[in-house]
Amino acid sequence: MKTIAVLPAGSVSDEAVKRLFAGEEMKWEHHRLIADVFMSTVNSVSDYSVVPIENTIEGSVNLHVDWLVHEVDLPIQAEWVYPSIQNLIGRRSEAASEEGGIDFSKIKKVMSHPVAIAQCLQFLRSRLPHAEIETVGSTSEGVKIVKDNPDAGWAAIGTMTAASNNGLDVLSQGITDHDNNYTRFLLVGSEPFTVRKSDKQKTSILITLPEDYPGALHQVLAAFAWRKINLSKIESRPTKKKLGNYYFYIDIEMALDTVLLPSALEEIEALGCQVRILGSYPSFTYEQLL
Ligand SMILES: O=C(O)C(=O)Cc1ccccc1
Repeated sequence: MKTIAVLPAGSVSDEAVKRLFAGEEMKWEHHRLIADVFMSTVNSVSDYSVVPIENTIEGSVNLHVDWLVHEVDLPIQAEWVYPSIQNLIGRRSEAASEEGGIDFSKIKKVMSHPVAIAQCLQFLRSRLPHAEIETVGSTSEGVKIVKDNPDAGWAAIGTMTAASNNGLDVLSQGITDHDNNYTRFLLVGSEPFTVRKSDKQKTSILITLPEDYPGALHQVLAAFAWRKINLSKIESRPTKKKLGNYYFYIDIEMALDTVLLPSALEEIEALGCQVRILGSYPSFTYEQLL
């Protein structure tokens, strides 16, 4: 049986991976921080790590991209999309207004994962401008802290699952600033993912351009363009070695063994670029997993 390292029970990641492996017997290993999730797979304690990598509202989760790129060498084996529905969770008894609704002014502090906070900024600004905001390792950790601190006037942003796991109330439901809030997750580890098949395959690569080569990025893009290879993402991130030095993270809508892709990568290497392959893997929409 495979072991999967993931953020704590009731986190968005935990809900999301249970959807990917629905119907399968798996061993779950929960960790407080994404760093511990990754290290468990690096140390072969688990077979796969679950990594929330990009969100409709927040864009790339840079901390997680950086772990994937700089700290570990774990190939991507699958990606899938899962909705992040966030809720304000606490105790109704602590935040009740005289009319029986919620008196948000009674909530002194709100805790959550930084990505969840970023997804709900307008809600926080309009309803809870007075509240202290505290970031924690996951949405479910915030909910657990609220549970462990009755009468503190604290609330957390998290999933309905975390609210019911901890016997807390949903004070406000669906509080993200935009609807259609989805998160893209990666499954990383050394073994291929074989549980489901998808007709959509992707390949993720990192490209570092040679220095002092004007137009190098244009040449890289041309190598894909004339072969009609579709890219679904290109993002620059600092190499962390020198200010102003970047690598490009590129998602390609094609499996690595598709005829045209190896020759495009050879052409790019011939330009003097460094190419690192992060993985070639099946991609699942949310609808495919229902
Ligand atoms: O903290 C969680 O629940 C996570 O799984 C990380 C996260 C937070 C917000 C949106 C998607 C994933």
